[in-house]
Order: sequence, then structure tokens, then C-alpha cells
Amino acid sequence: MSKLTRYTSWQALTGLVNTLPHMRQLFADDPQRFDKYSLKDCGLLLDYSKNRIDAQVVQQLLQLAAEAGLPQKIAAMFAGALINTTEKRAVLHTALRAPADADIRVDDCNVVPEVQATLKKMAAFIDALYHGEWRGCTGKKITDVVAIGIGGSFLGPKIVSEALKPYWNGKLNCHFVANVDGSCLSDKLEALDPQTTLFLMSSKSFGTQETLTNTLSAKAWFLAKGHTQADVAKHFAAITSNVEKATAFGIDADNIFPMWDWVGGRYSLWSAIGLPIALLIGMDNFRLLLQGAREMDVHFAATPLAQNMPVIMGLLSIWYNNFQGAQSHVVLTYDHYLRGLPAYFQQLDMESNGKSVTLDGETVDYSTGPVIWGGEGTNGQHAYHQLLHQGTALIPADFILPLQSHHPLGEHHAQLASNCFGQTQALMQGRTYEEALTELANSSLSASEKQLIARHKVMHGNKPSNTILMDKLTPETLGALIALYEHRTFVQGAIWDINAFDQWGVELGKTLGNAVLTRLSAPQDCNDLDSSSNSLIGLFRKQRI
Ligand SMILES: O=P(O)(O)OC[C@H]1O[C@](O)(CO)[C@@H](O)[C@@H]1O
Repeated sequence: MSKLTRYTSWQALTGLVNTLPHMRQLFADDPQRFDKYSLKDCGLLLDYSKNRIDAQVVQQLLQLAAEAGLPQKIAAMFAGALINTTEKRAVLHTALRAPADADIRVDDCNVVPEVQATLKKMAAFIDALYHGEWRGCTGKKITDVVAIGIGGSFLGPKIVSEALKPYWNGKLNCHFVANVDGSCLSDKLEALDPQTTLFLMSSKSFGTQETLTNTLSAKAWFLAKGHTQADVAKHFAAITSNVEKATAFGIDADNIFPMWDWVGGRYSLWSAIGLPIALLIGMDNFRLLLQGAREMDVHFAATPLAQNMPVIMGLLSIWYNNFQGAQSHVVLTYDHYLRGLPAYFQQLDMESNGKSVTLDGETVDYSTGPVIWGGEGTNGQHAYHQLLHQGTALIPADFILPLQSHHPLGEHHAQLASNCFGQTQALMQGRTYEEALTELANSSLSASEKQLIARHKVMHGNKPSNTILMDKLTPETLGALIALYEHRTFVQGAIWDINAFDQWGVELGKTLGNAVLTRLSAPQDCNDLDSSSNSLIGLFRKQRI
């Protein structure tokens, strides 16, 4: 039996499952329920009242956090302890948004000055592009930037840029290339002029196949347009922790922005990986994004657990995941600009908590990371909300809504908000058989048909959701929101006693993929492989001939 499942709080929580009344009753019994189970800080409001909780459950969840040493683990992360134990690294994405005078040490060296110097380098780079000091090899201003990267070197820049479209200053166009599928890069290149295009290669390792291949092809395209190797320096820059590989690749040392091994890829948008964001919204707004995340860092580090937003959200997810069989969690962003956020949270959470051994290497005897999925509201209501309401799976939901729109068009925003609130209400209260029968009372159906249809219309409700509101989607509130989810992920990994900051699971697929690549062009069959891989390789080889 694992340490975690031996905690008295874990035992107590196991005993509390299915002992609570329906949420309808919980709300009926306590008119102050919203006030009791909502938190406000960092420009966000978290309404967690539509959850299967009462004072006793919350108390035991908080006790679980205490028994798991969460406060100490939070302090260790902020202090730069090597909590990424398998790679012997600190986890300090929080240092990327720390104040300039902070002192945060790795190997007894304060990392903040280098972070600040990189922010200044970013600002100078952006100014040079904006004002034409940086020009292409034929003297033309740069108009388009192609950001090449994948995973955390793509999702953060892409999704945050999309989310902050109202803040784009129009000085540059930015395009994102991630997939190694040639269609992705080709689509972008066909519309571009190499004389006015700058390629930004983002790769912490400078060893990711997709990013290297895309960058090599971009360079080949550039050279095929009549330009020379000497011209490359004016059209290629890189963000990486592997400066040696980047210069060997042909990128001018002055055009390389550093990254550090104490920043995980999925936590790196706050570093120079976020350059595409800053190019689109300007450095002042990028600093506001950092500031918002900083506010959430201060909240997370200093707020008592019971009023701590990431802690409450992480504990609630554990309550469903580990005690009520929920295997997925849905994020529903009721804002068109936030439509990509669920995909961002997918990598953040699933690449962090998709683990099955504890820090000591013991196989866990409890569930860990759920599947994170979601999409844009109201679209999801016409796609998968049916399952949320009447399916057999328990899927806790987060609803995210800015109270003000950037485009106050007629009744649109009121309808968006009413749908958001209506959905959480429907998930909570459901519809009883009697209510369904009453709704059918005046229909022309026979009595037996009414009874049958009523059965199909029953919604059990008691489906948990959190609602997160902000006054408006701004760089600051977005920074706070993303940091909220970073720390929510941390809370769960800390309680599950897993390493949320390595990603050994992605290595094997890459290695085997590279081995297959060599076989796709080999003449002989791969009879040493399983028959599926052998056949699939054969089919691909056949179509190539
Ligand atoms: O920035 P890099 O080193 O190219 O890595 C890209 C992505 O690949 C991973 O290492 C594995 O998916 C992610 O953690 C990372 O964000």
C-alpha cells in the first residue's frame, strides 16, 4: 500500500464518497453556498460551489494536502530545489516572471539577472525589427516572422498569441509551423517573400526532429530563392539552451536567445520562447502577461491552502480522479480567443502528470493524470455536451468566461454568458423524471409514450463544474489564468508524489520513429519487426516507388 493511500485523510475521503446529498440539496440547504465556495484574487474569480463537497470533504482534502507535504513542496519549488529529481534540475518557470531584484539561485548562482538580460535582448530585437534597424539581406524591412517549434516551443506562443489578438499592434505578421508534415511549412512558405521573412527556430534541446527538419527546409527554400549562406544570419534566429548546436547549424551567435534547463518546455512561454507573442503584442504587453503570472505565483506561494485557488482546483480534481473514478477533465473556454487554451492545458497537465511511478520509483497504486480535453463554448454544446449531461462517465468541467467582450456586438456576449451559466446549472441540477413528465404533459403522446420519453429525458445532474471569471481577457488576466493551471498541475503531481517535470515517456516513440525512418528507404523487408510494423512500412515503401 503506498504512502499516499495510507494517509488518514485518504482513508477518510474514501469513506466520504457517495455520502453527500445531491448538489441540488446542498444548494437548497445553504443559500450562502456560493459565498462559501468561491475565491477571488489576481483578477480572477473561482466559483467552485458546483462541486460534490461540503465542509467535511474540503477539510479532508486540505488535510490530504498537508499530509502530502504540499506547503513544503511549494516552498521547495520556489526556492530552486532540484525537484525534477530524475534530471536533477530545479523547476523555476516562476523565476521568468520574478521581479528584477529577486534573488533565485541555481547552483548558488542568482538566475534572475540572466532572465532580465534576455528580456532586454528580446525588447531590443523587437524594436530593431519594428523600426527597421534589422533589415533583410536585400535591405527590405522584415514583415513576416515564421515561428518554428513544437510542443511547449509552439503551443504557448501560438495559443497565447491567438488569445491576445485584440492586443496585436500590426507591426509584424507571425506564422506558426510545428508539424513535420510538409503541408504545414509549405502552406506558410507559398505566401511569403524570403527578402522580408525572418525564421525564428524555437527548440530548448535543438534536437527535436520536427523542428530541425522544418528549419532545414525553410533554409533550403530561402537559399533556393537566390540567397546565400551569408544572408542566412539576417533571416534566421533561434531560442535554445543548446547554443553550440545552434551555431553549428549556422545561426549567428548574436541571434540566439538563451533558455535554461530549469525551465521545462511546457512551462517556457514566459521565456524567449514567448518571442512570437511579444512580436505581435509588443514588449510592454508581454511584460503585463508576466506580471499576471507573477501575481498568481505570489498567491500560490503565500495564500493559506483553504483560500489558495490552484490548491483548491488541484484537490477537487483529485477528489474526482482518485475517489470517484473520473478519468478525464474538460476545459470549456467561453471565449473565442481562448479556443486554443484546452490544447495548451493538455500538454501542460498530461505531459506533467501522465506518470505511473513515484519519486522513489515505486509503481503507483492510485490514478494519476486525467485526460485533459475541451474546446470553445458555445460550440461544444453542439458537439460533446450531450455526453457531459447524459453520459455514464463522470467528467468534471472548468468553464472560463471573461465578463466583458473585446467586441460588444449586440446581444452576443449576454448569450455567451447565459449559455455558460446555463450549462453549469444544468450539469448541477439535471432534470428529474417528474420534471420531464411534466414538460411532456401537453404533448400528443400517449401516457406510455410520455413515460418512455421522460425516461430518456432524465438527467441525473450532480455533475461538478468550476467557473472561472475575469473582468476582461487581458495580458495580465491571461498570465494569471495560465499560471493558475500550472500550479494546479503542480498540486496534483506533488500529492501523487510523482515527478511532474520530466517526460521520459516521449523518448521511446521518437527513437523507434527514427529507426523506422531508416527502414522506409531500405530495400529489404523488416521481418525482424512485428508483422504490423513490417506491413505498414512495406505499404509506405510501395507507394513511394
Ligand atoms: O523545445 P524542444 O527541445 O524542441 O522540445 C519540444 C517539445 O518536445 C518535448 O520535449 C516532448 O514532447 C516537450 O516537452 C517539448 O516542449
